[in-house]
Amino acid sequence: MGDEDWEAEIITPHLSSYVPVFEKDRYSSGANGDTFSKTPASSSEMDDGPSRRDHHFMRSRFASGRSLGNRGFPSNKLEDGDGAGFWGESNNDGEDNQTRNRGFSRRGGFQDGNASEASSSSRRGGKGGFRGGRGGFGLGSPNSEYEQDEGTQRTGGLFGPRRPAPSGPGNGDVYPSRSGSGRGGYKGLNEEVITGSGKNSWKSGAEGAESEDTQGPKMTYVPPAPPEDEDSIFAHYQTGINFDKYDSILVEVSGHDVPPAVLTFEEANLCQTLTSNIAKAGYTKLTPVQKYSIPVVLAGRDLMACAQTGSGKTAAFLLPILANMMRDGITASRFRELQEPECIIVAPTRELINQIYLEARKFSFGTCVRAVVIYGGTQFGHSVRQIAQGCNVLCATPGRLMDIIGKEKIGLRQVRYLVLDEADRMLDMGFGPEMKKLISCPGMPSKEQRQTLMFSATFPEEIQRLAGEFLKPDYLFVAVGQVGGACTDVQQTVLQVGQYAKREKLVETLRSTGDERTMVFVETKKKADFIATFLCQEKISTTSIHGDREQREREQALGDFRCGKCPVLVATSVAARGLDIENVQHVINFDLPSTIDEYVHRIGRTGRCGNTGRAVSFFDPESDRHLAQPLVKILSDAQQDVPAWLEEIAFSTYVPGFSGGPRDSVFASVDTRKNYQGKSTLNTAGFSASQAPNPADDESWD
Ligand SMILES: Nc1ncnc2c1ncn2[C@@H]1O[C@H](COP(=O)(O)OP(=O)(O)OP(=O)(O)O)[C@@H](O)[C@H]1O
Repeated sequence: MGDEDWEAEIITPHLSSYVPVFEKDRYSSGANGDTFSKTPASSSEMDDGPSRRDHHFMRSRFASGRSLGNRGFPSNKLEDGDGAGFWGESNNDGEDNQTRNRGFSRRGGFQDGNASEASSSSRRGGKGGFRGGRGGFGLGSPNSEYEQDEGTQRTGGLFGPRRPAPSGPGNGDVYPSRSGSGRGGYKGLNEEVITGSGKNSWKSGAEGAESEDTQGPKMTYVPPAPPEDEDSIFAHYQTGINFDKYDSILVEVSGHDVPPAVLTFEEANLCQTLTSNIAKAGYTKLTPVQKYSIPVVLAGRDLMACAQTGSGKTAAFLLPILANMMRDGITASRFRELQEPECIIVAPTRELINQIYLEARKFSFGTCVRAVVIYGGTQFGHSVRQIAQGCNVLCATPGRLMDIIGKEKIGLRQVRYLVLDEADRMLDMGFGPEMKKLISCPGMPSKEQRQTLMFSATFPEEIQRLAGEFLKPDYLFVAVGQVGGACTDVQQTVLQVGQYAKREKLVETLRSTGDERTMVFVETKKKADFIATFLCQEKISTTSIHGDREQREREQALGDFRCGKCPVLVATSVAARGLDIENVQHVINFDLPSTIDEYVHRIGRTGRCGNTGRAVSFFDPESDRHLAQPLVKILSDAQQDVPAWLEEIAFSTYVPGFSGGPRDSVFASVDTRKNYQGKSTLNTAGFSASQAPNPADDESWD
């Protein structure tokens, strides 16, 4: 199908599950809402209430927030004023600048308009011969997908001005967002009507505090409360056939006075309620990162931990923190306007922090510890009310956290634990400044007086160095397997597919996988909309998640994907990290990410907790050459087939010493304090340190 055919295609949409439920009700004649009985209404119908809002959503699917009548589906690129061609992939969309740190010359190899199908010749990866350059890991290239997530990113100071949040999924330049007016008039699902000036009684009016409450669109979305029944709280999925293989993964713990690992939950000696909750959650055996991290946290040490995706890092910090809190006789916090949490957990995306909160709620069930979650895109007053009811563990995205601190709804004096999940992301240029502000906020205990814990599957050396500012000098570094390595339970395939052949290949791939739950990653928010629409037109039930969708839509999309209603989720990098969704069997990188670390996180949405999964990546030689070396390395290390053509590209773009360093420049494979003279133990779970290879020898990690 040529691009010029798109316009005709969308006039008779088959938007099945891609359209929010309430919208389908409005437009569908069929009982299941799958069949549209009329074409989208004219813009005049969109002036008020849900229709305006919903059509804005609809329109943005097709015309990026501009008039459908005038633009519809442009032939070759979106004319949305930002100059970003769509299929042309100019990539200079300022709203979605997942900047590609190329730094490599582009040399040939691109077969315009034709799929240069994967060469069938491939070899089994062994020890990869390449020492690839890091494809640019984020320093200097903040991913605005996250930035969009929270209004404060890289804008002003703690109390500085904030960029208004986008008004809707499109560019929002035609229909001002309802929420921006503060006038209300429409009560949507889970939303509250805003009245008057939008000044609410909870507002502290803290001087200089400018947040989404005072600047830019007002967020009115109140997320539905999660189910309270025990079955829902402890719902979990099964560990996979490879769960026991975790035991053979090499673990390195470096630093002084390393506490011995615990091999069982009993040995960890967590309190009784916690132990009972662990059992109800279906955990019978510790994963390696848990075996080594739990005693470190219980011993009061700071920690930087790196373990492969889906291997249980969340419980590795939650369980010992909760155990410590119980041990220290924490008292239930009562209703108060100013709460003083003992623990703050931050994560880069709303969906991830919500997931962490649900885990915290699960493990603290039946205790006096109260966990609360707050995140952007939701009504600020709702966050305030949640906190006021009592808050021991505060789970927050950075923007909302800084807002709530600015409004003096939480005090930091009691903070004993600060957790940065996806820590490399939290410390890079996108969130690093916010995190620095957080630790220098009035009242925040110094690093000597709090425990700081950092977790991720990837930890570039540069970020490790930055992390030093947050951690006590004697922090411990736990590395499970290869730092930055891909999960070995994911079968990885890389196909050479030119830009213009990707859609066809995508449909072919999805048709061959049937109803398998699949995440499709694309590079830009607009493209996520286009691809989701395209797949719906191909009658593949699809939804999408990205930073330009309203929070309600994001949560609905995730819900539809989780429950299987939409087995395909098209996502930008906003969904790359941390999300733990049952039964995701398949990840497709329609576009490869700009960095190899991002690739590792994306494919880690499958193959979790010992389950197996598959990842297929479309490699476009025109735009992805910079990833050839690190990809070869990642594939080799995970004992995956390495296509011969990819090796050739990697050879042709090989830059000795790229990214600086005689050794592997793809991975920050060790604790950067390698010049450290103290003890270091390398262990496999269940074996003594003396049986393990020499930890100082980086080559032993290959
Ligand atoms: N010891 C255990 N036994 C059984 N299941 C576990 C155990 N530890 C964790 N899990 C489950 O494994 C899944 C993955 O855990 P989690 O989300 O913490 O992984 P992660 O290492 O943080 O991944 P990512 O790097 O993608 O953020 C979750 O569903 C979690 O409940």
